[in-house]
Amino acid sequence: MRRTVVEHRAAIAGLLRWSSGYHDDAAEVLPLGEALGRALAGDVRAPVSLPPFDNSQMDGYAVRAEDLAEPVTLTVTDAIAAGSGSSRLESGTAAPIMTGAMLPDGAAAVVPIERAVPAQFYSAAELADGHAQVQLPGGSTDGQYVRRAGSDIAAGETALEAGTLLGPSQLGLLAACGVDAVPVRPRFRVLLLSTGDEVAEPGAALLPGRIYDANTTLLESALVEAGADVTRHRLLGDDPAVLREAFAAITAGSTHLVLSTGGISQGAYEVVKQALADSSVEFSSVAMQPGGPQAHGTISGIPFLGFPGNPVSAIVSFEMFLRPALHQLTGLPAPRPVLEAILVEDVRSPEAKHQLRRGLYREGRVALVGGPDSHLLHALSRSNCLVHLPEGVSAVREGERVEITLIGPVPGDPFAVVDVLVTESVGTG
Ligand SMILES: Nc1nc2c(c(=O)[nH]1)N[C@H]1C(S)=C(S)[C@@H](COP(=O)(O)OP(=O)(O)OC[C@H]3O[C@@H](n4cnc5c(N)ncnc54)[C@H](O)[C@@H]3O)O[C@H]1N2
Ligand code: MOO
Repeated sequence: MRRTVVEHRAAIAGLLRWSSGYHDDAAEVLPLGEALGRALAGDVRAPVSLPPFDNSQMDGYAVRAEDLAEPVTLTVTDAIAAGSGSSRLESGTAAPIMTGAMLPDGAAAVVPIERAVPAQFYSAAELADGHAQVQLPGGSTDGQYVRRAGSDIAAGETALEAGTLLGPSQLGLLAACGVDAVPVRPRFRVLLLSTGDEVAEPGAALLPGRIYDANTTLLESALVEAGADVTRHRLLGDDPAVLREAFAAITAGSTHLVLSTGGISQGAYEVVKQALADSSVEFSSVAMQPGGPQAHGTISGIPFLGFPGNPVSAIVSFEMFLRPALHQLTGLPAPRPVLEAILVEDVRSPEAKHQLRRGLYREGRVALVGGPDSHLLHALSRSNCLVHLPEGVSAVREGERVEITLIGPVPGDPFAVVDVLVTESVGTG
């Protein structure tokens, strides 16, 4: 069966949603220090307001409303440091107040120390006799340099919604609210199989005709980076009976997804295809290059995906199908940014397929890295984006715009003007 990228993406998202059992797993409650990169399992309400009390935004003098508008000379009281409890500002006085300190009752605003005469604070010894005075210039307004209680968030409001990805800002907010532990969604569990008689473990001696297993490391890293928990299965050869046994040993609930690479196209020894010949797993051809051959279905009720064996085909399949589905289901990982960029060279593309070329993007322009072939891992390692040449496109000329999905860091000046963000999504289909 032949499908479009969009159709296959929807099929994979549906497969994980309905068959992975992910939503049956209980949330974990983690201390903030362990929750970085996880997705919230439920809404979190702010137990306190932020700020919790009216406080000063400047080092200066707290003054009463009647002393704001006109120049005035006031008697200086004891200083109020950040962390001091409540106090009261009497008529005819100004209180030295530090940034973050609680505003005294009766104060309406803060005049920064730079605008006062003298423009330095008195020492505690100078304040001891109660005769120190300060001249303030007037022209201040009610509420000036006051940070009102609840101006960031009020107690009881939703601080973060279920599904929010917990990065430094979100965890910082929770800490500011006094929250020390949060419910997070469980990790998505993947059993990763690799097939093929020709693949050897990195580090082992390489016999003639063999290659090292790149896919297990490539996909394991991509999955871990996407927030999943990965179990690697021992390398399996090209014997369908052995693979069938391995599939039969997978028990329901032990994993959310079984993922393999290789053995799904038209060869004489397509081990995955042969092992799953009588199963409900569907072997299809997606109008995408790399990553045309695809397999998906369930094994013992557990979702199964078979990505093609070529390493670039495998990782492009992950980026185009599995990564977006994981985001939809678990909230992790964050969607890839999709940008428009100016292509710096002519390119041709098979009109009947959505081709994904590897590119290097910087400052609004993208250059292709390597050719279209799916064995070019070195080129992939030097690229930071996938360049979309959708179905129906047979050529793009130098200077024309293409859509790209950023998959790695952008070199160069981080403050340079970059091009328009199309959407924080998963690219065109
Ligand atoms: N007659 C046809 N041949 C092929 C077709 C086709 O339509 N008709 N499709 C080609 C395309 S496109 C792809 S992609 C591959 C997919 O093949 P398989 O998924 O069956 O994968 P294998 O044949 O097992 O391997 C393909 C390639 O990848 C290398 N490989 C496999 N596993 C690993 C690994 N763990 N690490 C690194 N490299 C791996 C393997 O050595 C092969 O070179 O089929 C085309 N053929
Ligand atoms: O679809 Mo294959 O992935 O072109 O090399």
